[in-house]
Amino acid sequence: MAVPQEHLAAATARVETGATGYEAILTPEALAFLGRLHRLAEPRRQQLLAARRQRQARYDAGELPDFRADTAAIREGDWTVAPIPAALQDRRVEITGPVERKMIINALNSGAKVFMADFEDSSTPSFANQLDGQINLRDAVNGRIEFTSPEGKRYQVGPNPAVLVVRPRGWHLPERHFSVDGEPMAGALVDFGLYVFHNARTLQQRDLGPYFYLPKLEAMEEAALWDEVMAFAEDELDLPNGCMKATVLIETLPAAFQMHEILHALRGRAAGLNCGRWDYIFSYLKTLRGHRDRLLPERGQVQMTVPFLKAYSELLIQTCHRRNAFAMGGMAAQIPIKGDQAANDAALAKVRADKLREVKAGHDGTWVAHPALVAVAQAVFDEHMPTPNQLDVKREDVRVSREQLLAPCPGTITRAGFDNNVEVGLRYTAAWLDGLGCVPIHHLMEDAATAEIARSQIWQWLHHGGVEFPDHAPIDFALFDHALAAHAHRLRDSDVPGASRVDDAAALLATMTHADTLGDFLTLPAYEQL
Ligand SMILES: CC(=O)SCCNC(=O)CCNC(=O)[C@H](O)C(C)(C)COP(=O)(O)OP(=O)(O)OC[C@H]1O[C@@H](n2cnc3c(N)ncnc32)[C@H](O)[C@@H]1OP(=O)(O)O
Ligand SMILES: O=CC(=O)O
Ligand SMILES: [Mg+2]
Repeated sequence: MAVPQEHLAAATARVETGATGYEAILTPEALAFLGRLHRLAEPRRQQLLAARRQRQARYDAGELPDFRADTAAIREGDWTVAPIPAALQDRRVEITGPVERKMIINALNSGAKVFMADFEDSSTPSFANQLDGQINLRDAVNGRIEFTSPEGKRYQVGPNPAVLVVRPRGWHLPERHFSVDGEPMAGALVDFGLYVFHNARTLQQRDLGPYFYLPKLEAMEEAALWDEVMAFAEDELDLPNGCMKATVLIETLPAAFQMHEILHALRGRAAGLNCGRWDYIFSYLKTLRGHRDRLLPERGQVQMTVPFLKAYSELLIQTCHRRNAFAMGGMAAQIPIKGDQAANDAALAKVRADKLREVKAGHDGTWVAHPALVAVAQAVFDEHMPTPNQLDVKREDVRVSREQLLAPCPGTITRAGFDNNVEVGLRYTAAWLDGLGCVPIHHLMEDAATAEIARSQIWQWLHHGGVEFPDHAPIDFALFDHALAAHAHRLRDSDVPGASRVDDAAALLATMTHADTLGDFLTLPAYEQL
């Protein structure tokens, strides 16, 4: 390990809250473990975040992302990832959802092969959400999770539950309730550390394992830090080396140029890559925020079939299969629509079409947002992928260039598209501030990644100047201010989730939209207001 054991042994995380009831999770031993993780990883994490800022400054100055010259040998070399455990061989349908107690039980019972329990895009990282989530996962791992709703409906896990995979927060988010040496911890390490400390050994004994999805990575060095953290945790918890498995979301534009490198950094534990399409679109917007020639049209037009997204998903499949890792698809935003059969059929048809595209392209599995979509996705994968995965589909035909990954996306910005971005940005932020990290808005799933697209697009259209609707009417700040005020007025006394935080959300959105620079993450300033 990079840091000597005796140095690490002194570190203990302090919990900066008077909350009680979490003693079983926040034990002195668990906090000491978090302290050691922090000292191991924090200096490097800060360097990596600084490297992100430096890269972005170059992109703002006109440079475009590219494949790295210094890692060509990794891309060209013949190597594969370590064998992937039996529990993760068939991942044809993975359900995702926040770490809320009832939803965990529903997800485990959904019939999906895998359940990704999410401390990230679909979760507001309040202290209660994160700690309750840890209790819920501990109870799930130990086979004792149960829940009774206020109406008296009882929930418990049935036979053949989905395999649990946990997504901790990304490297950028602080966790202000935990500090070591007077510094706030990384949210990523708190989520990861508490989960493995309390569950890794039990999972290992059950022939499962501590399995993870790793979000928002931007470079192979960030993957290498995760590898170091996991190796350290395996040593500390007396677990076999490599038993912690990681599937990395390729959901930033810079990471798309380093897919081989990211798998290589984690090659002893990589289980695959995933097309995190929503954050990827957000990252395209953010990385290229200084490039007037690469403005995106309204988000409804940025489908997976547009050239830059098609190129990225095919490169991901080819990369994974060359390295014997799984190439996971992503999330269609449609969810079931109650009380309107025709609209529901149309939504399900869109999900079906999305999954058909994925399985035919060579993906080994996909994500769904809702239990009612498991059977829809499963039917498509069962029909077109009779084997547990399709690692043998190598996609050697795929040739993806730098230009294709960066290709501008033609389309339009309609008044409805503009207004929808304002409404979604506002409603989602309000719900998030109120503790709900995933909400349905106009029958679509909206989470942190989709909301980031909404607010970044507004910023981009306003700040580049000269952007117009199809009828040549200008898109300007007065229009934005008016739309925001109108939605805030309508929503503040409504019954939508987060109505009580609408004014806070509107103020935050106004500040971020008027700021000269597109902010890195909506959730960073929003976290200050939790
Ligand atoms: C960009 C990305 O990162 S994608 C990954 C992150 N996003 C997600 O994980 C999406 C998770 N999905 C959700 O949170 C929800 O499905 C929403 C918010 C989109 C819709 O929620 P709702 O409108 O409340 O759904 P609905 O009322 O139809 O729910 C019906 C039942 O399904 C359950 N349910 C809905 N979604 C899920 C889920 N993802 N996991 C488990 N159970 C679920 C509900 O708890 C409810 O259970 P009940 O009948 O026992 O009370
Ligand atoms: O995390 C998934 C995404 O699409 O973003
Ligand atoms: Mg994401």
